[in-house]
Amino acid sequence: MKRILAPSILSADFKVLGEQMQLCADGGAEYLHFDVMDGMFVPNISFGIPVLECVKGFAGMVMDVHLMIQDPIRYVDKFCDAGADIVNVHYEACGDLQAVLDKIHGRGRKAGITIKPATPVEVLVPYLDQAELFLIMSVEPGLGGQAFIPSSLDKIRTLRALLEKRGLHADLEVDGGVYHSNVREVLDAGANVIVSGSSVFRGDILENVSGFMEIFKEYTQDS
Ligand SMILES: O=C(CO)[C@@H](O)[C@H](O)COP(=O)(O)O
Repeated sequence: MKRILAPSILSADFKVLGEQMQLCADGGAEYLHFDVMDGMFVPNISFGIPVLECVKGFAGMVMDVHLMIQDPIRYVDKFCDAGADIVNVHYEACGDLQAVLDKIHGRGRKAGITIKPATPVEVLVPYLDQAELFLIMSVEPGLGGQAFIPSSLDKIRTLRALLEKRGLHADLEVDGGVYHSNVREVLDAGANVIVSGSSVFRGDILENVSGFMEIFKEYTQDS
């Protein structure tokens, strides 16, 4: 199972966004995590379609779009047109989740289902074979720089076990409060895609990304 770093540009300095994304790519990050907030599903407002149009395809990175918006089906087409490779929608934000997944797949994109810290992983059971990626929020969505919620580890373990039981190899992504100091616990629990904002963009970006890559190498021997 490949381990992938997805730097969240929510924590980037937008004055020098291109330079910072290049450092992420140079260090070995393969995904770019793009946090969209609508001020309704989460209290904050971040950025959206025009920014994605600018950064899409940057350095060959996969655009991993996390829609923290209510009724995301309204915007699936627009984010696909703007350059999303993966469209993550919140379980809690969708009226008809299956319809949203079908719409994303109909556009030839990978679908991700995201759950908030208070949402049990069991809600994902009917959809285990319907998404290419599952995103477990390990902080309350809406803000970078929060502390990792320890109970997320059990959710990761449970979800990975549910997937394995069915012979499924979906990506399991974790987002929020993940640092070099605790990423091994998150990987050991079964995650393989790590979103990181603060621990990439605070300080020396190249060194921070390379530090994650060194840790990921410890996991290259297993499945
Ligand atoms: O989606 C979110 C917050 O809503 C995350 O992507 C955070 O931005 C991750 O930031 P850190 O916890 O790594 O600072």
